[in-house]
Amino acid sequence: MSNLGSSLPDATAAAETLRVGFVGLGIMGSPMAQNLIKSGYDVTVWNRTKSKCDPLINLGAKYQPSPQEVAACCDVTFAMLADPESALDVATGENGAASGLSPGKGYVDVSTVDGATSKLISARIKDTGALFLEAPVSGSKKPAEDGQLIFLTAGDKALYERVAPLLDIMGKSKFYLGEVGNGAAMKLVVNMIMGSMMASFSEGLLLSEKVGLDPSILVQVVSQGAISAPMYSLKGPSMVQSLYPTAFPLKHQQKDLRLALGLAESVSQSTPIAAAANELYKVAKSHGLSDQDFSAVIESLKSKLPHSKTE
Ligand SMILES: NC(=O)C1=CN([C@@H]2O[C@H](COP(=O)(O)OP(=O)(O)OC[C@H]3O[C@@H](n4cnc5c(N)ncnc54)[C@H](OP(=O)(O)O)[C@@H]3O)[C@@H](O)[C@H]2O)C=CC1
Ligand SMILES: O=CC(=O)O
Repeated sequence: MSNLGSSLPDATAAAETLRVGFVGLGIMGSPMAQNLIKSGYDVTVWNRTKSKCDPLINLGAKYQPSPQEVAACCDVTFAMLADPESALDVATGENGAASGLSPGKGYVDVSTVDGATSKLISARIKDTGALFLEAPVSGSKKPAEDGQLIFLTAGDKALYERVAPLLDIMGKSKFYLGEVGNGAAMKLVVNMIMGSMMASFSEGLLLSEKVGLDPSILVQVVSQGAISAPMYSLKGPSMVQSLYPTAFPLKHQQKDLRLALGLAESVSQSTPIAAAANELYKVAKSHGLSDQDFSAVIESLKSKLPHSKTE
């Protein structure tokens, strides 16, 4: 059996011998784990809602009933959880991954969390003698399916090098940013920009319609100019139809804005645009749009909002 202390000559050899754990099989975790299985890795999965493991088990994955047992039987375990609370609990709580880790193993947290949470997880993992890498991803459901994510990593460089072949299967690029916290910070800055861009785009779509323009034409105009972004071309057409098929849940975008505002406050950086955008996502959440795509933030700018719902 291999472990992280052994040398792995190339990606093919690694696929044959490295035992990979994957905990957290939501919108992102499922396709990421699927790509590893399809590449020949020996993958063991766990998810709080067990039924989400079934499609991966059908593809050849093994199953263990807790993060602890996944970590105990794997060389490296990836975690893709919703938020700081769940990432911390799955890593360090009762039957959490840390209880199954030991020297020679590695834990890679690809969830989007704040730096303080990532450092807490890192400290607990390192106490076991295992290595830790934070590696949040930029890119959504489709890039996850297509193996086109961007990894923003920080932590143990040796683990980064060991898992590089796996990151290359799940992603198109990877950045190593040094100390734990830097990957989390980079991800939060990127998603702060994204959340504000989507809020601004929403205002533009609604204003164009109100002054008698066709918002679909606005999407085309924007897509051809200097402010063109794949996000606008991808989501604009469905936003015009008030459709928000979920790729990136709105509740996670609001979480990221909240965490980014905390990061900004910690260094006294003024971020009024992000603060205003955050309020819009909060309104959208309070109207029951948490599980819709984050482009549903446009609804919070409409005069007739969906019925309020306590979340
Ligand atoms: N979707 C996207 O486009 C992107 C998302 N991200 C980030 O990746 C992470 C995951 O996102 P995504 O896959 O979309 O989210 P989902 O909401 O689809 O999945 C969340 C996962 O976390 C698990 N989970 C939630 N709470 C707990 C808990 N208390 N204990 C154990 N497990 C828990 C869920 O389990 P269960 O199935 O039981 O609910 C599920 O596996 C988030 O941090 C998000 O911000 C990053 C880039 C893109
Ligand atoms: O975190 C979301 C993304 O699209 O990246």
